[in-house]
Amino acid sequence: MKSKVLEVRDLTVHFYTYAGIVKAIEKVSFDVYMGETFALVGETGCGKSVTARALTQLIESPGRIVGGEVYYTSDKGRVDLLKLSEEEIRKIRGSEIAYIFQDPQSSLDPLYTIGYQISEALYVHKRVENLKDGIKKAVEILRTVLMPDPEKRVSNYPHEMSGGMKQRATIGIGISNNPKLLIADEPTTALDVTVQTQILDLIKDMKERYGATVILITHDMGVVAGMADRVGVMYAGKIVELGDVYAIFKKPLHPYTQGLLRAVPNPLVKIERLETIPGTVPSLINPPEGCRFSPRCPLASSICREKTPELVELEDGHFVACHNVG
Ligand SMILES: Nc1ncnc2c1ncn2[C@@H]1O[C@H](COP(=O)(O)OP(=O)(O)OP(=O)(O)O)[C@@H](O)[C@H]1O
Ligand code: NI
Repeated sequence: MKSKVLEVRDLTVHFYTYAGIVKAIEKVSFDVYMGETFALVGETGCGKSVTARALTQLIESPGRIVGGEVYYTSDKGRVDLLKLSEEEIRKIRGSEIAYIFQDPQSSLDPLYTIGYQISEALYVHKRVENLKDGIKKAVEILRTVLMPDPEKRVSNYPHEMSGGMKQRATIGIGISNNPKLLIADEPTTALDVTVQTQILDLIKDMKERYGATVILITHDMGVVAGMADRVGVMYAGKIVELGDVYAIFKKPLHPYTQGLLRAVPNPLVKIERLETIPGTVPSLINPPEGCRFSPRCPLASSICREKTPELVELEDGHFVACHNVG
């Protein structure tokens, strides 16, 4: 039995906007096992990034985590990350749990060299005694992320690098403290196709080298097929299906997952957006009653419009939230 690094329970985040309360994610629950790649997949706006950020309390006003628990197990024991103080969670974030975001531009500070930024990440978490030692270590880290000419690149500013190099640098910052859990939010979406493959290979490589656990966020089923061990499919702020990657691709149970896969006849073909399912994603201010997918679902009946289906385990490790399956 594999051990659990994360146990996410009923995680709920709302945004208090002038237009109303955006119920961005509602009672999201999933586990992440040690050493695996867990993918969160779904259309734009379904709540993937909010989920990823909420795991370490990275939700800013007007957003608020209104419910749930995120149990994190390390050699120091098991804690609910949502109960930690700002200072305690900051210690974990960037060291044990690191993020790689979609846009390397926004994760890098234009005013400092890449070497300085890696060095600072190391210094803040007390991996090096001073920033100068950090710069030396930064060259090694840049070499690990296969940055060309790391001795030279270490003194580059972000604007002196290509998009792919910048993403390598942010991965370098991400892995600088040997994180146990790496959360990659669409790490390749902003990059050219060839660079995308290289960066995904790099993440795989880092994972193997350091035995890290990865949460990968993507809207691309091809990326899921190539990278994930297990998959959570999100729709309109909820997880609708959860299971082993083979089960999800071979025997998708939820009509939404089936739609997603029909939209990608060959999972190895890259597509930009999963928008081929008829209808549009519902408003999260006034989400549909009952199952949130019911307005778009070919199988929807009256119970679907009245009662929210629970996520239940139908087969070993394969969960689905649908009144029509089971
Ligand atoms: N600051 C905010 N204020 C109001 N609503 C927000 C805010 N941030 C996110 N949301 C809402 O939360 C919902 C989930 O957003 P999220 O960014 O998690 O989606 P996503 O699945 O990551 O989409 P994408 O694939 O486009 O990155 C969206 O409906 C969005 O409008
Ligand atoms: Ni996102």
